[in-house]
Amino acid sequence: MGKIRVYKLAKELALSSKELIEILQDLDVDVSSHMSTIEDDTAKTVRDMFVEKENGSEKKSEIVKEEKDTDNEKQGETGNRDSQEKETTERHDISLPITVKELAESIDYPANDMIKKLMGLGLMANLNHPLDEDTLIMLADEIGVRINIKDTDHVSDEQEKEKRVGPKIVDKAADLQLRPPIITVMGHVDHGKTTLLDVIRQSRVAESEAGGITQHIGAYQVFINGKKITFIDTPGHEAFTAMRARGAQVTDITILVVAADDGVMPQTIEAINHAKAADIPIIIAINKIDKPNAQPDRVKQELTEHGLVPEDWGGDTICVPISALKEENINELLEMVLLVAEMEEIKANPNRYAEGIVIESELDKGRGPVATLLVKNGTMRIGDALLAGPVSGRVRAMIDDKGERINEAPPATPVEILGFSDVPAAGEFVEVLPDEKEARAVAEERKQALHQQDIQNESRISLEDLYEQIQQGKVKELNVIIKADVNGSIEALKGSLTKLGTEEVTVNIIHTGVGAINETDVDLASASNAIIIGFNVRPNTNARKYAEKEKVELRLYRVIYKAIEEIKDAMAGLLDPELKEEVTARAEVRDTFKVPNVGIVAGLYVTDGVINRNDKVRLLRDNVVVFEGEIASLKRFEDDVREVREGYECGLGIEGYNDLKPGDELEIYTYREIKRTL
Ligand SMILES: Nc1nc2c(ncn2[C@@H]2O[C@H](COP(=O)(O)OP(=O)(O)OP(=O)(O)O)[C@@H](O)[C@H]2O)c(=O)[nH]1
Repeated sequence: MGKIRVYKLAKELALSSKELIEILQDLDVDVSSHMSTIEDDTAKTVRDMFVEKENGSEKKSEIVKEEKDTDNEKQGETGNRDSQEKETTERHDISLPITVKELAESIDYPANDMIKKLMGLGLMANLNHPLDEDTLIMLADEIGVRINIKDTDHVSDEQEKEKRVGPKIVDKAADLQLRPPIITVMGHVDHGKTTLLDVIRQSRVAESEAGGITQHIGAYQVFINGKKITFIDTPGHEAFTAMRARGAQVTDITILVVAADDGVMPQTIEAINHAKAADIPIIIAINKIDKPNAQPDRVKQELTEHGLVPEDWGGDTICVPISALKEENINELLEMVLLVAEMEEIKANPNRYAEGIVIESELDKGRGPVATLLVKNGTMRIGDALLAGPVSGRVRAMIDDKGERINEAPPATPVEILGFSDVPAAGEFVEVLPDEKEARAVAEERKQALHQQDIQNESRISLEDLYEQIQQGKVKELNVIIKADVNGSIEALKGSLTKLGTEEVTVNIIHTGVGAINETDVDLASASNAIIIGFNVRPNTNARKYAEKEKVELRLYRVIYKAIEEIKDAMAGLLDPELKEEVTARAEVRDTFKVPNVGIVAGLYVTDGVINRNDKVRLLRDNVVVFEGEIASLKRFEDDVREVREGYECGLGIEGYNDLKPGDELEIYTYREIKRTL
């Protein structure tokens, strides 16, 4: 007798896993998460119930609820409002995301009572508190209404396919062949994602005949027992969330790394939620088991609390204890990946036009637009006509993860493609069309539609008009990305900013990270209409330009309270609008000189803009701000000058600062007055 995973059956019945779990639990089937397996017999029972009920144009979940309601009545009148509420029969369609206020309006229930119910469930929420799926289900149950959750965040293959314009090919079962699974590695900061990915990549390099050189193209394939596995080479949530923000789903299985000495942490939970929302199987790698304070059992216990019950505890979640550092048990982990892949029957039809997803893209100076794709179905060939959102092209060359040119890329192959007319966005769905002219025409149409949307949609969030946008009801939440030089500052900022939420607007920290603000941050901000806060870090030049283009607001601070004040003021409409910083030039420190009575002077090369003697200067080392102050002297050769332009060398001293080093970077800036437009 076979078994089937909950999420697979859910997909088949067009339900969310959560809905199906509810139904199964009502049938006394022991299931805890989307990963749980159920017997074929049980699956058949559920299928039958559905068929029956769909004929009667109702869903099973409703019947179950009705049975529950009847039970309620049988148990006698409770005489209070709850029992009346249970009699409601209307079913409400709820689209996520939704706030308390929006839910109250859409089901016509007093918002205050709803807040009380939430308190009863242990959640202190205000009107603008966003409700997640779990809470919604509990709340609906508590209030006694029937809801149908449509998770707009949930991306199914179907949605991906809706974007397709090429011939609708239905693959026959006979045409489908197993393809390598595509894996992402997720987990909390420092739990060992990078180390694990490195170890796996290196083992591949060692095994490969060419040896030594791997080309970084964003993904790579490894051979285990003669079978291939494709890894997406970006650890963490970035790849995953940026793609999901664009509506793409590329991963088949996710490896969740949990450090045995640290246990389940916030980003572990986030990763679990992502994987659940995307209905992707999770394999747990309990890492760092070499450490003396490793407690793998504690990790298992904590996972259980989040619905992932390990196999050796009678559940369905595969847990592999590993040490990425000591390279222990890595093969076992990879074998488990293959096992799950086999169970999942991940298949594709290699004999059809290819389709895939862009996982990385850039404009290369010499080669033009370059994109790394993962082919999900079909085989990509040289000369194929491509369409990726508003970008078209023709495959001129393909390069694999070993840096070799190839002519064909079968399913699950990561491949770098030259030949796009422009840079396609990461996460974009790519399809091969029979005709290049058609690809060009569709791309052009889409480009124009996007342009129109841009014109209508100028309301990118910014602190300057945040207050007006709140007043006009256009903004209910302020999405924020925090980048900082150290983790401590992130935690401090995160805590204080979240507390700033008011009745009208909540503050959502959607992403944080240590290091310079990069293009991925801007991408994520743009996809989720967020502002980016940099604390003691700066954007690199590309990120700054990209942010300007995408109209994403970057706010850069050196003092925590200043960041908090400014956002608080912006929310209250009190933001002092007079002065806004403007970067006027960037320069590299090529050398330093000791000048008697003056101190250390930097020999500079101006890489961008114009340095003005009256501007201010900021010293950056690896994009981290080391010092800010005034320009003490600006000289060309022996002469004092008022300004120095891009492409020239000069000498510059910083007032009261001597610790300059070759390789440092100077950012020259000034404050400009901004008139507020009301
Ligand atoms: N003892 C031990 N240390 C490990 C192991 N795996 C990783 N580490 C160490 O843990 C630290 C963090 O590892 P990373 O691989 O950078 O972790 P990460 O999850 O990629 O971290 P972020 O990129 O910051 O999210 C490093 O100092 C690693 O050397 C392990 O199996 N055992």
